[in-house]
Amino acid sequence: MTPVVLLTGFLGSGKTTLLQRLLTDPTMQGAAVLINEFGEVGLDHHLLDRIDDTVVLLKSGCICCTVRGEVAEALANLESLRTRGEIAFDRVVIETTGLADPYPVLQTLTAHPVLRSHFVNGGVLTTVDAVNAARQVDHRDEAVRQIAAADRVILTKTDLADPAMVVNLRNRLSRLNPAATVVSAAEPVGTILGGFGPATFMGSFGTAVHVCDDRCDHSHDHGHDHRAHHHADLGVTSFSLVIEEAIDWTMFGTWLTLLLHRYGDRIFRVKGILVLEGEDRPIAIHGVQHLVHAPTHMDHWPEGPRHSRIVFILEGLSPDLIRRSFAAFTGLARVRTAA
Ligand SMILES: Nc1nc2c(ncn2[C@@H]2O[C@H](COP(=O)(O)OP(=O)(O)OP(=O)(O)O)[C@@H](O)[C@H]2O)c(=O)[nH]1
Repeated sequence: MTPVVLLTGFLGSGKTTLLQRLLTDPTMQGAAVLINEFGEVGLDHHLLDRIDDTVVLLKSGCICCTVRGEVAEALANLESLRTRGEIAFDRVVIETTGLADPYPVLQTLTAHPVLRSHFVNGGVLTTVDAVNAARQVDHRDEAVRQIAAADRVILTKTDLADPAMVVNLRNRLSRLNPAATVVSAAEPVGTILGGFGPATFMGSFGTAVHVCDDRCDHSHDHGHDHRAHHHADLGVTSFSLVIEEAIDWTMFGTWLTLLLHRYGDRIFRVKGILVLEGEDRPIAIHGVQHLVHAPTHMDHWPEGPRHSRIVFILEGLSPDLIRRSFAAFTGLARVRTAA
């Protein structure tokens, strides 16, 4: 039986960053990876160094919408490729979206007639952002459920957080999920993974809880325009900007900082790949609520046209406001929403 490790955690909490590190560990060399993203332009697979047939980007959407379809199909596909000898893997890591409810995924593993004879729950790793988690846990069920499902919590961004806040957060985590061990992301990978596996404790919510079916807007399943993927009753929208001209970094950085300063409460996540004036490599940018992370150079250009793409995940904020603000601030005329 092949273990499936679920890597979950709220938007921007450091899942992809952790995954990148985990994949360097010898125990993870044989791992197949499934990545799911909320937002119609998947970027995470471009941010990973390893790109081969065992890294699968699930179509856009959130895992809670697609779990019974795409995740199951992707796992079954991996299994049949392995049976035919076309690929080899000894475990699977699924990186969920930052808004995913992990329980349906775990349920699929145990209930699916085919998958359950090949795959087994290999444990749930949940990243928790030391800077933003308190607010996320206060306001978002998904954040609480991801923590409740964890076998191990990885505390990220402790280098950016006030130490007193980190102590409070650790106390809160142990109340939310006393069975999970809490490890700092700053620890070596060996420590993060040491002794890791599924606990017998399945979290106080049980496996029968399912957030999504009645609350998702499934218009994207029916070929409607879903350029702004919308979790209707959750009030969360994603959209992206595509910019064809090279961008001036000073102007962009100022705009993003001001935007997150003013609207960070309602901007869960910004991430993008930028084409900057005077730079021959793409730049990855990340923002989480009021926090703007340092930009990083990427090693290679993603496939497709060399345009900047910026994905926003918003709660109760109009994409139009952001689009207009960007166009006004940068003076760039050719800003469009991704199709
Ligand atoms: N300083 C610091 N930055 C971190 C840490 N972990 C992650 N980050 C930064 O946080 C930003 C978001 O990290 P990601 O790994 O993309 O987060 P994610 O959970 O995959 O994001 P989504 O897939 O959008 O939900 C990036 O700029 C990372 O470099 C950490 O421990 N310390």
